[in-house]
Amino acid sequence: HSVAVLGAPFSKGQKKRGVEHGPKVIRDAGLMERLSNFDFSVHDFGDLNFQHLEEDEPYMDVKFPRTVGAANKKLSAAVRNAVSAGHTLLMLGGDHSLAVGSVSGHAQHSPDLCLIWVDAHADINTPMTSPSGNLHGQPVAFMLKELQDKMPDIPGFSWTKPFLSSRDLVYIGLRDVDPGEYQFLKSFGIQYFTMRDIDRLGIQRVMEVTFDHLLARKQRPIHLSFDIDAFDPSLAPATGTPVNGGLTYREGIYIAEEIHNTGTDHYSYGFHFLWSFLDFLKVFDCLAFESNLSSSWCAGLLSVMDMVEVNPDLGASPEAVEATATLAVDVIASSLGQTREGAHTSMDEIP
Ligand SMILES: N[C@@H](CCCCC(O)O)C(=O)O
Ligand SMILES: [Mn+2]
Ligand SMILES: [Mn+2]
Ligand SMILES: [Mn+2]
Repeated sequence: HSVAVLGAPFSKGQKKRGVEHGPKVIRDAGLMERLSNFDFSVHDFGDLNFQHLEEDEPYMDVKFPRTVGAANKKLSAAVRNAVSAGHTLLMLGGDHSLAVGSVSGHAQHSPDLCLIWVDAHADINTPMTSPSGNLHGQPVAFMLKELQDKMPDIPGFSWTKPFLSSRDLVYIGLRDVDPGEYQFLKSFGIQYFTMRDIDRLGIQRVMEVTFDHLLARKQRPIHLSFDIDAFDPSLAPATGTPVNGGLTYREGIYIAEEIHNTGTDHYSYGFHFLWSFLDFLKVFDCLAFESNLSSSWCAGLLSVMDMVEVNPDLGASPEAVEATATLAVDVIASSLGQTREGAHTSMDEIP
């Protein structure tokens, strides 16, 4: 199994310069070194380079539509190719408008994918409902089949085609949802967990309900789109749209660990008997059996992960930037199998 890393240094989905340097600061925080600790191979595809289109007048009040559309079209091809080559793909943003290309490219290879969106925001505005005109607040609207009669033909996005049903999407971490977005969440019956829901249910229950909702009928590839602003701004200050009352470090890491555990772990989604039988086998110390099982699913069902909105120009100090970038690396590592309990090694490797 292998992991491919692709940088997308892009910022035109919003107005604050600096987020185009996200890939660099995440790498500078030791990403490749941390990934080298795993037993899967790692391929660094470097950074995409995006051309800035000179003529790019706003469409309604949507900023840089042709530049954002072209960047995402290029990204979608790169993501589709990486997934088709058998890699688990890690896309480093860049602002969240990049999810249009990332999820579309993934869906071209895996139409049955499900999408877990970890974010303070729903990012589901249409050009008509957007309060800012920023496309990083609109990516989900390009994906949902149910929203297509509400989406105009934005210049630069004629290549896009909706591919996602509302039932295949779950939000975690919401705490700043616009009126139009709220209307869409409710009318399409989208499953979401706000920070209030996390306070009430606890993150373990949130993940159980998320996986039952998405995986009970059948196992399928997961696309995790992680906006660093899902975390509390005290942990992730270097980002463009911070909102108080975000995820704790432990909640964010738990989300990542549980996403890694999909496909092999005790998740019910209808297979209680099988998981209890596997537990029974472990009693007889069939570690060989367990390690074979888990190593073949090194990233669980995770197939593509976006890590977006790290903006080094917005940290109040170098330490604030470093803390934000390191947090991003920690979430990535946990999504790919790093555990808090320690990792298997063979006794004969210990002198
Ligand atoms: N909902 C706001 C803020 C969006 C924040 C985007 C981020 O989550 O990627 C807007 O649409 O402008
Ligand atoms: Mn700059
Ligand atoms: Mn976002
Ligand atoms: Mn956000």
